[in-house]
Amino acid sequence: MTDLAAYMTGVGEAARRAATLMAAAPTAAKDHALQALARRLREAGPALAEANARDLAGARELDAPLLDRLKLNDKILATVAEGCKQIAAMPDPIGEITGVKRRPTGIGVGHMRVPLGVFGMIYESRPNVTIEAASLAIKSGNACILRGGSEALHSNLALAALVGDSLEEAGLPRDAVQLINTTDRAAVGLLIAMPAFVDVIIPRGGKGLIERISREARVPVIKHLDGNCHSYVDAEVDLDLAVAVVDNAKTQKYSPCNATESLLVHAARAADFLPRIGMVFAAKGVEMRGCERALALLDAVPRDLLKPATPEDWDTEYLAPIISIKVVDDLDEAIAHINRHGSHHTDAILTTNHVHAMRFLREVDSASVMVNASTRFADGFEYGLGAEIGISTDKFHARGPVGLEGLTSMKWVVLGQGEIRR
Ligand SMILES: NC(=O)C1=CN([C@@H]2O[C@H](COP(=O)(O)OP(=O)(O)OC[C@H]3O[C@@H](n4cnc5c(N)ncnc54)[C@H](OP(=O)(O)O)[C@@H]3O)[C@@H](O)[C@H]2O)C=CC1
Ligand SMILES: N[C@@H](CCC(=O)OP(=O)(O)O)C(=O)O
Repeated sequence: MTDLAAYMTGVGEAARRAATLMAAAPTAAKDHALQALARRLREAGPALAEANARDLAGARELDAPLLDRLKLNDKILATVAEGCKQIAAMPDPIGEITGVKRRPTGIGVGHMRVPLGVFGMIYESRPNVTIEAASLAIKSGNACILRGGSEALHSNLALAALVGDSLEEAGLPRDAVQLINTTDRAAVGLLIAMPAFVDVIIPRGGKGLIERISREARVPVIKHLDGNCHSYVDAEVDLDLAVAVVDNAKTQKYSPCNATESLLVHAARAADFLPRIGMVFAAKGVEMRGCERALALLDAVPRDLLKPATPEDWDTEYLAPIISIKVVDDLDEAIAHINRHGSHHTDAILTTNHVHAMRFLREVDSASVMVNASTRFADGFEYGLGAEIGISTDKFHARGPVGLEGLTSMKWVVLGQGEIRR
C-alpha cells in the first residue's frame, strides 16, 4: 500500500469511528462545540490572517473574483462565527420521531431522523466553506472528510485545527471533522472509492471534477455543480426594480455559482430595459455578449464591452464580469431557453404578471426558481438554514441549498407492545 493510500485508509477508519460517536452525541455537547468554534474563530484572527496570507501569496495568478473567494477577512470570519452560533441555536434534527400511525395490528409505524454517517466533500478554494461544512456536520451528528481547493490549504489546516480543538473541548471526537492534508488529487480518487468508510460524496465544483466523480465514484454522490443562472425580464415589469435586481444578480459578486450569467429580455421591453442595464454594466466594466437584437439596443455602450454572442455563450458560466444577453419573443421562449441551456441551479423572472410568475415557477426545471429577486439569494444562510453545504443541482435526496436536513435521512421506526405477525 502506498503512503497516500495508507493515509486515506487511516482517515476513513477514524471517520467511521467518529461517526458512531457523533450519531449518539448529546445535543448539548454538539452545541458546546459550535459555541466554542465561534469563540475560537474570533480569538484566532491573527493566526488565521497569517495562514490566509500564505495562501493568497501563492495564488497571485488567480483572477480577481477567485482571489476574492480565497480571502478570509474579519467580515467573513464574523459571518461564519455567527453561522456557528445560529446552528447551535437551531433544534437538533437527530432522533426526532415523526408521523407515528397506529396500524390495525397494534404496532405504531413512523420515522426517525438520523445522520447519513460519513460524508466526503470536495470543494473550491473558499476557506469559509470549511467552517460551514464542519458546523453542519457537527450539528447533524455526522463525521466528514474535507478536501478543499489546493490554493486554500494553509487557511483550511488552520481552520480545521480550531474545529478539532472545539470538538475536544466539548468531549466529542476530534476526528469527526478531518481535513485531507495534501493537495495531491490522487487523494480525491481514493476518497471517492472507500465505500467501507464513506457513505456519500459531495463534490462542489466544475465540469472536470464532476466528470472524474461520475467515472470513478464507488459511493453515492450529491452533485453541487456549476451555475449557469438566468434572469428573465418579462413584458410586464417594473423597470426600476428589474434594473436593480439584475444589476445585483450579475455584479454583487462575480465568482459564486448563483450569480446570473445570462440575461433574457422580452422583446416588448428590450428597448426600454437594455439601454439602462447596459449603462449600469458598462460603468462596472461588465462585458456584454448579445444576440443581434440585443446588440442593436446597446449602441450607447463602449464598443470594447460589446461582443456578438456565439452559441457557446448560452451554455457558459463565466464567473467573471461577462454576461450573455438575448432578446426573446415570449415567456415560452424564455422558459425553453433556460431549460435547454441552464444548469438547473437558480433562475429568476422579473414580472408584475402573476400568471407568468406562476408559470415560470412551475415550468423552469431548476433547484431554485425566483420571482422579482436576485439569483444571488440562492444560499443556505439566506434561506435560513444557518449555513450551507452547497447548492445541490441533483434532484434526489437534496435539491438546492443543503443544510442540516440534507445531511440526514429518515429510518422507519416500529413501536410495539409484543404484537406478532399473523
Ligand atoms: N453548486 C454549488 O454549490 C457550487 C458550485 N461551484 C461550481 O464550481 C466551479 C468553480 O469552482 P472551481 O474552483 O473552478 O472548481 P473546480 O472544479 O476547479 O475545483 C473544485 C474542487 O475540485 C477539485 N478538483 C477539480 N477537478 C478535479 C479532478 N479532476 N480530480 C480531483 N479533484 C478535482 C479541486 O481541486 P484542486 O484544488 O486540486 O484544483 C477543488 O478542490 C463553478 O462551476 C461553480 O459554479 C462552486 C461552489 C459551489
Ligand atoms: N453560498 C454561496 C454560493 C456558493 C458558491 O458558489 O461559491 P463559489 O463558487 O465558491 O463562489 C453564496 O452565495 O454565498
